[in-house]
Amino acid sequence: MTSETDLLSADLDHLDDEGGSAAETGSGSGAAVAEFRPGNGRIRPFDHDRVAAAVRELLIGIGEDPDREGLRKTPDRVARAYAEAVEGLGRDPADVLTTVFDEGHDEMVLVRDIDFSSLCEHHLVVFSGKAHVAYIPNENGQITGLSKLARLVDLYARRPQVQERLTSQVADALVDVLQPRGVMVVVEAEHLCMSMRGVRKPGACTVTSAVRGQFLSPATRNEGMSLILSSHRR
Ligand SMILES: Nc1nc2c(ncn2[C@@H]2O[C@H](COP(=O)(O)OP(=O)(O)OP(=O)(O)O)[C@@H](O)[C@H]2O)c(=O)[nH]1
Ligand SMILES: [Zn+2]
Repeated sequence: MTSETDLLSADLDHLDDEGGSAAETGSGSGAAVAEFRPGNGRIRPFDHDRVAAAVRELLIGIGEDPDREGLRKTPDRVARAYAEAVEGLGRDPADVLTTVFDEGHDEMVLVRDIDFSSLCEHHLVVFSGKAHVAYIPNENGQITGLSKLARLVDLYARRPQVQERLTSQVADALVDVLQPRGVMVVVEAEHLCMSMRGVRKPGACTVTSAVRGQFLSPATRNEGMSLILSSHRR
């Protein structure tokens, strides 16, 4: 019997035969784009036509008529929506954490309540909420632009994800790129796969955290956590 894994690898081989190599447009438009390099979660370029074809197939599968007026443009729309939802795939965190200021600052920096939405990799529906990102600058007191922390959250949110991995990827990228003395990331989110279907528990909030370096010390961790929680008391 052919296993699911065999089928998947046959499919990937087939893709390679089709030319899943450099410089695919991924949009079917034929426009010139930068050379595609796999990495950071992306193993091939986004293929708009393939996603649209799959959505058309999905519509047929659920018993709809993909050619009726209201649905005619849906495969294209959904493909564009997915392109946006996974635009963090393949991006390098070092390209986001670009701005570094030599400020000589050696205390905690926290950006809390960073809105994000991501795609649950089990059901491909949205999970969304807020991320809180704190770090203690490196020995040189270097700080980064505040917006870069929010950009980093988006980079890892915009792909098929699980919340735990999103949380630790943000923390580890900060460690790798900025070499701070400590990092703490807390993510709170509602998963649509738990509210609109399945167990149907709207409002259930999942909280995950990742701590690195000096935040492993209970006192520093508590200080970070109380600064994050203070936003809920306003
Ligand atoms: N740990 C973790 N689990 C998640 C996340 N997003 C979704 N899940 C869970 O992934 C699990 C998938 O479980 P399965 O039993 O394979 O799928 P299912 O039959 O659709 O499960 P139900 O959601 O319980 O109906 C579910 O329990 C989801 O709640 C996440 O970010 N982290
Ligand atoms: Zn899910």
